[in-house]
Amino acid sequence: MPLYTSSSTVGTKFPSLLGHRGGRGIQCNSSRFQSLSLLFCSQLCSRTRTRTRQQNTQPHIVSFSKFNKNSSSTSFASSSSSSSSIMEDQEENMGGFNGFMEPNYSRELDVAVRAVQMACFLCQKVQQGLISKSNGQVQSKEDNSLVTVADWSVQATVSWLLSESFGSKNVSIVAEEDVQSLSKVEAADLLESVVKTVNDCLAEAPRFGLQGPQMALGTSEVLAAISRCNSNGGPTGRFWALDPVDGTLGFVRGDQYAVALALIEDGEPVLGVLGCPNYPMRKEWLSYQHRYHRIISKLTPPTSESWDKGCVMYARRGGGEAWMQPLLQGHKKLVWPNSARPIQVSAIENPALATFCEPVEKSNSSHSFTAGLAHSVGLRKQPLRVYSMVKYAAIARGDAEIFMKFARAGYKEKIWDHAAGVVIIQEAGGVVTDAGGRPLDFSKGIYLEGLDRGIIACAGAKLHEKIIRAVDASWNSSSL
Ligand SMILES: Nc1ncnc2c1ncn2[C@@H]1O[C@H](COP(=O)(O)O)[C@@H](OP(=O)(O)O)[C@H]1O
Ligand SMILES: [Mg+2]
Repeated sequence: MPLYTSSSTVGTKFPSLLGHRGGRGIQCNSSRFQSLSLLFCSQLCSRTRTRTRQQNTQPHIVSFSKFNKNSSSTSFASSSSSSSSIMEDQEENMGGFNGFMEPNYSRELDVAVRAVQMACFLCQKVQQGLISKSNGQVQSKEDNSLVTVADWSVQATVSWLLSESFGSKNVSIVAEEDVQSLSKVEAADLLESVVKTVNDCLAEAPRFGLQGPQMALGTSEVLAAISRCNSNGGPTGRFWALDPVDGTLGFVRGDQYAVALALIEDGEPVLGVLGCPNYPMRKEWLSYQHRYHRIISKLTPPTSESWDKGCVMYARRGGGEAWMQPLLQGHKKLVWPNSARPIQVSAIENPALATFCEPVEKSNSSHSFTAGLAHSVGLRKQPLRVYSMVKYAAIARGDAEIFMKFARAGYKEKIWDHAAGVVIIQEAGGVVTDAGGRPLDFSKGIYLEGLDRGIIACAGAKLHEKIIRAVDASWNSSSL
């Protein structure tokens, strides 16, 4: 990793790298801890400065900088931090800073991508079971939304992996699921399935370059991992935002869904990782993907390599790059960068050539309002209706140009439904704001407070401006 820094910068940055200073999550901001952190950090930095000079003589290790876009080898996807597994190479990745004195989060990104890869592997197995048989693994929550074995299992798995990798004291997580309904007596079978699913997945950790538990986790440890995700977020400190299965409806229908993990620091998402198990690396697989998925999944085991399916996208804020790698297939070992390739938003600026995407469910976003809007700006193509944050993924890699969501009045968007996608689209060259043109505010707790009307993500500034103007023109006459 490229690590030019100065101890004065480190002095102000490093405490927030190690602990979460806000919210309800576990905090580690005692002055003793901080001074130890600073001491450790200055030692680390003197070591890393030396390392950098040596490493920069190698062609694949270069600085991350949004000002340094020209060098195509500047990818963290192909950089040294991850060329070996996290188990082998932890020291090199810790708390790095780039040439512009910004933390580069290389180790966090490495662990997050591997954890999301594992989560996708878990989801694929559960989805396979759901499609082939209905076995009570889907539950309704109090708000009537669905939750499955996969939601709780992914949350437990990711929470456990992050805690193991960074120390539970340093990890604070905001996530969608709680343990209440899972802890009830009548949910004993469900809980048992979750514990088994988590252990089956964690047993594969070494294949993904992470360390699993020495012994299978017990029920209480799994419940503890789920309930550790109890942070409320907030404006200061560092926390992870996790949507274990975004688009649960798509998931239970054998359709699109996503695993979304973002790191938020001082109210700003700094890392975004989006696992899209049913979103193929190649666009041409998408058009007949859903029906194809159902047919193929009946014919072949879930780990089949006979078809190209599923990807993980990721980006670091300010990196000026976004990346996509395929899901790990079969029994392979994840060797970084796992054939990652850079992704970019589409260059289309003409609305007549642009595709817009929106939620499948009318109840989640007004289709009639977006249809009117689309007509008024000259969008001619049929909307691409997709479940989950796969819509963000579609914009980031240029499969569509516009994403619009206008929820009913009173619905409050949650940070875990957007944080990862926002970083990835922005670093891939796109724009994401509310309908007033303001950035989404991740600093106010678990909701995107103050959101103006809806969310608009576009491949470029020109399209974005047109949509924003069109919203203003048609809002008053809408019923929203
Ligand atoms: N009434 C509503 N209006 C808008 N969004 C809603 C909603 N009810 C649920 N959602 C959010 O929409 C997400 C699904 O996105 P989409 O509609 O784009 O597929 C859900 O995520 P989960 O499936 O993780 O609960 C949920 O957070
Ligand atoms: Mg969600």
